Amino acid sequence: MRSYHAIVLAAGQGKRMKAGENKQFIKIRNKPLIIHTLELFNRDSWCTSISLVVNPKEEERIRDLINNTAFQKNVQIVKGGKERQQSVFEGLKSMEGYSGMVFIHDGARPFVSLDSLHELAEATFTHQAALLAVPVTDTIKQVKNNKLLETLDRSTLWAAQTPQGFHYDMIFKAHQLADEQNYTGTDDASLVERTGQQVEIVQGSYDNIKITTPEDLKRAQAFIDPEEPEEKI
Ligand SMILES: Nc1ccn([C@@H]2O[C@H](COP(=O)(O)OP(=O)(O)OP(=O)(O)O)[C@@H](O)[C@H]2O)c(=O)n1
Ligand SMILES: C[C@](O)(CO)[C@H](O)COP(=O)(O)O
Repeated sequence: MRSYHAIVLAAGQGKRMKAGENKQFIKIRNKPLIIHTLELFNRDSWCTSISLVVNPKEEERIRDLINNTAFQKNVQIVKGGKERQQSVFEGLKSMEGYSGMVFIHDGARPFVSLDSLHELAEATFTHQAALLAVPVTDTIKQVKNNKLLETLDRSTLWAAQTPQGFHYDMIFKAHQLADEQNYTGTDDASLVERTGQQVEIVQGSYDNIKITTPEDLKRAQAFIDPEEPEEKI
């Protein structure tokens, strides 16, 4: 067993969801999205504890939700920042003194499997830094100012997912450096990559979607509710 601490991010606004509120509160089969995600880690015996990073304005609402759900694990609430990267850094800072494995996960990804969590934990234990990702299936065009520049070699392209797992000291230092240098990346592994450290890729599942748009929400309903018919495409 490879134990880890999970940082779950929920401090975004969900602008692309256009729901008029943070998408984390949207109910999928009568349960808020963020509760579905927290339940994954609550169920995993390899996960020792959880930090939930929230928007300070939503702290009370989230606390109420947590108090109304029977979690066996301690869920520590941490106040997030304006951007995702700042929210992660706040989560890491709140754990100062910890020295083990930490998983960083989007609250908006409620479908990561137990197998993927454990494969990631094994890889993180061995390599100090690892992420779930899947090979891209579309043909990817590079475009600038609406002008097509080139078609990229798909065989070298993978789509990054979360969780991403790290030894605490390594990811804390990578975030500290990015913060000092005003560098913003779109995931946490990229902050480690720029320090010259190798990050191991673990093939995840195409089901581990990030719920970003209303269309993703429809897919999520279909995943969770077996009685709901699949959408015809
Ligand atoms: N300041 C922020 C921004 C994002 N997140 C979290 O990071 C995850 C991935 O971000 P994304 O899917 O982009 O969520 P939002 O930022 O909420 O969405 P949008 O960009 O559409 O506003 C989400 O679980 C989100 O809550 C966060 O904790 N703090
Ligand atoms: C971290 C991430 O989920 C990996 O795919 C993604 O980069 C988050 O990006 P977003 O801009 O916050 O949606």
